[in-house]
Amino acid sequence: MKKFIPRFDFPDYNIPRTDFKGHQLKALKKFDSLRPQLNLILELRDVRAPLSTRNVLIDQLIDPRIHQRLVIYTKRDLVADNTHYLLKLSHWQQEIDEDFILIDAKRRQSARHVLDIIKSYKRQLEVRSQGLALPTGYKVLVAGMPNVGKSTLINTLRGAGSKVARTGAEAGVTRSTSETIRIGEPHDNIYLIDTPGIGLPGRLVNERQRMLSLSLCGCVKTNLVDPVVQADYLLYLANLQEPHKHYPGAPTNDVYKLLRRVQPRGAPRDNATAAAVHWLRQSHRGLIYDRELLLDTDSFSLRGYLSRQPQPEPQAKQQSRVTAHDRRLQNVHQLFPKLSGTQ
Ligand SMILES: Nc1nc2c(ncn2[C@@H]2O[C@H](COP(=O)(O)OP(=O)(O)OP(=O)(O)O)[C@@H](O)[C@H]2O)c(=O)[nH]1
Repeated sequence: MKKFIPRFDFPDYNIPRTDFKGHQLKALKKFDSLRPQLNLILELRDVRAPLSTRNVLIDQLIDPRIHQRLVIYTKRDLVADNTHYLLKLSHWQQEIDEDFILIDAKRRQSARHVLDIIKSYKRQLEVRSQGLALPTGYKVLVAGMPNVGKSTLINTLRGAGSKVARTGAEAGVTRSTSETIRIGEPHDNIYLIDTPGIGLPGRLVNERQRMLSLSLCGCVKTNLVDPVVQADYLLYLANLQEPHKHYPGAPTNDVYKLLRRVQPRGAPRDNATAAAVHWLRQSHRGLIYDRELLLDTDSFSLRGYLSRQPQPEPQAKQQSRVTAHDRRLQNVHQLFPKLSGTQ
C-alpha cells in the first residue's frame, strides 16, 4: 500500500482578514477609560489556537506598573488527551515568562483555582501597597477574543444558580462592557468586569490562515469564511495530526472526497457546503488549530513568532491622527460653513 503523505502547505485562499466591528471599537475605548481603576487583567485564549487567539490590542491595554496579568487558556478539556501538546505549550509559554493556567471554564474546580489565583494576586498587591485599602475593591477585567469562554468562566466563578453573563456557541454574544460582578466572599471585595470579545483589525493580521484558525475556534462569525474552505483547512490540520481520529476511511488530501464521506444522512447528494457545515460542527477533540504548534520545540520559537507580528500604533500616535483628522474637518467646515450647518 502507498504511504499517505499529508500536504505541508495550504493554498492562500482569498478570505477576509478581519471581522472587527463597531461595538468592539467601542469596547476598546471603554477599556481605555477603565484602565486606571483596573488591578488585574485576565486574558482568555482558546488552548487549541493559542497564537491566533492572542490579541495584541489587549497587550496594549496593560501597563505593567499598575496592572497584574494572567493568561488563561480555556477549553483544556478539548485537548486533555494531547499531553505532548500541552507540555510543548507550557514550554513555549515559559520562554516568554508570562503567567498562565489551563482550564475548563465550565468546571467549578477550574473556577475555584482561578479564584484562588486572583486572591493571591490581590494579596501581593496589598503587601506591596503596605496594607492600604483598595477603596473600590479589587477590579479584574476579563478580556479576550470572541467566543473564548469569558462569560462561561464568569458564570462558573459566580457559582451555580446565578447566571449573570450570556454565553453562546457563536462569536459576539457579549456586546457591551457590563457592570461589575462580585465574586468570592463579600469581604474579599473582588469584582469582575465582563467584556465583549475583541477581534483584530485587518492591518494587524499578517496571515490569512489566522482567520481560518479563528473560524475553527468560533471566534469569527461562522459565515465569514466559506465552510468548504474551513473544512479543507480542518482536513489539512487533521492530516498533519491524526487523520484516523477525525474522519472515516483512508486518509485523503481531497476535501470533496472527504465531504462525500461525511455528508449527513438525508442531505441532497454532493452538497459540499451542507456536508462541510455538518463536519465542522462535529467535535474534533485533540486537534490543534495553529499549525506553528505542530513544529517541534527546536524549530519554533514563540519569542521569534511574536517579534514578527504587526503591532498597533502607540496610543499617542493614534490620538494625534484623530486630532489631525479633526483639524482637517475643522478647516473644511471653516471653508464651507454651509456644509457644517453652523453659518
Ligand atoms: N468544552 C469547553 N467549552 C467551553 C469552555 N469555555 C467556553 N466554552 C464554550 O464556548 C462557547 C463560547 O463561550 P462564551 O462564554 O459565550 O464565550 P465569550 O468569550 O463570552 O464569547 P463572546 O461573548 O462572543 O465574546 C460556549 O458554547 C461555551 O459553552 C471550556 O473550557 N470547555
